[in-house]
Amino acid sequence: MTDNAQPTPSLDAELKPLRDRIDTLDQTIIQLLNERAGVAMEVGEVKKRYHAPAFRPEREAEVLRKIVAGNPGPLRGDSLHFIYREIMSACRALENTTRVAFLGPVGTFSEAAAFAAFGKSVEGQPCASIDEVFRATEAGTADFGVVPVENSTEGVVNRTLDLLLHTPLRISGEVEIPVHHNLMTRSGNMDGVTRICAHAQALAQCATWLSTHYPEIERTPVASNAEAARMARDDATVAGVASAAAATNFGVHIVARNIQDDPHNSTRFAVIGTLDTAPSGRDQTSLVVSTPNVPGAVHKLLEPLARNEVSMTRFESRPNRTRVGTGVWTYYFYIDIEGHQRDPKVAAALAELRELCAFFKVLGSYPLT
Ligand SMILES: O=C(O)C(=O)C[C@]1(C(=O)O)C=C[C@@H](O)C=C1
Repeated sequence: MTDNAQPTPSLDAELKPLRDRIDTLDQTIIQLLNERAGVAMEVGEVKKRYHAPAFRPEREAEVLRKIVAGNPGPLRGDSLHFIYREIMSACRALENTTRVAFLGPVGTFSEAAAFAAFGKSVEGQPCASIDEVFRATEAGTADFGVVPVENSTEGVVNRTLDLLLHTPLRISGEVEIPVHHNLMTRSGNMDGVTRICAHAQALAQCATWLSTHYPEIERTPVASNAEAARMARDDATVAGVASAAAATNFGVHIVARNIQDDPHNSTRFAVIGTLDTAPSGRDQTSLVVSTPNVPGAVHKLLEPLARNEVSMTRFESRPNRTRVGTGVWTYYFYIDIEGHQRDPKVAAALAELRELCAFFKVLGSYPLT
């Protein structure tokens, strides 16, 4: 301990009254938090009588927006957002247990996304694949699933888009999380390392950094980044690329932080479930359509949106692997539009669009984050 860090009598004397004030405020905060929890439990009782679900994404979005808009500071808005996500998660847990399936094992970005969407007071269910997340949620062994949709560097997650096509589930919400990759080993240095392991997507997202810093070390794709962290723990010749949470989980040391080539690398996840999310005031609707393969068909798709003043925020095409009917390549279009399907203009645009499409499915309306 340095001399500077030694507590001095005058430091203690000055801190004492301030810390006493913090202790008193904490008692008040605890009292108010418990009062809030009591009201949430009453809300829960009312919902049970109406067989309504505990999780209400539109209400949580509304609470978070109000908290951030009414924040006088000095606390940062994103700090309050984080704190209130957990407060609502804890209150919701008193109403009912929410079981959330995600692509495991623990320590993956999918787990981080599940916590970002629901807070930590949930029962997490790590699954071996995206298919299993859909299955668990469809079978009702999980109340909701969290699945990756799109990475800012790597593009869409094809398996999720394919499964969304035919699932009876809806998209009830979405969450985007920054994806920061770290290089980790058992020793905390790269001595004796002969292999760098990670999920193929993570290796691709760090390709330039790895080629610059460790061009001679072989790269091996493995099932998940968390698996790579586990391998690094068990084998001194392996370095893993994974999240900081995975390094902590498996007790390995970070050699280099934030090694992804794009500093703003992020992944968007969908919350899937049986819930039809109500309007929150700022919403988005996701749909998937296919059109007959004739000239001008895609252009025609956009007309009902323009006519009803509905903005399109995403347009993604995927080959239709079943080639229904015609035998020629056709495409599915995954479209995101602004607004909720219950908004009159959105409802009118969707009704017109439905008439033009060989296949038409609204995946869900949910709050913009
Ligand atoms: O308003 C509700 O419906 C509640 O159950 C309360 C509450 C909250 O803590 O504010 C908790 C869970 C819901 O997902 C939404 C909000």
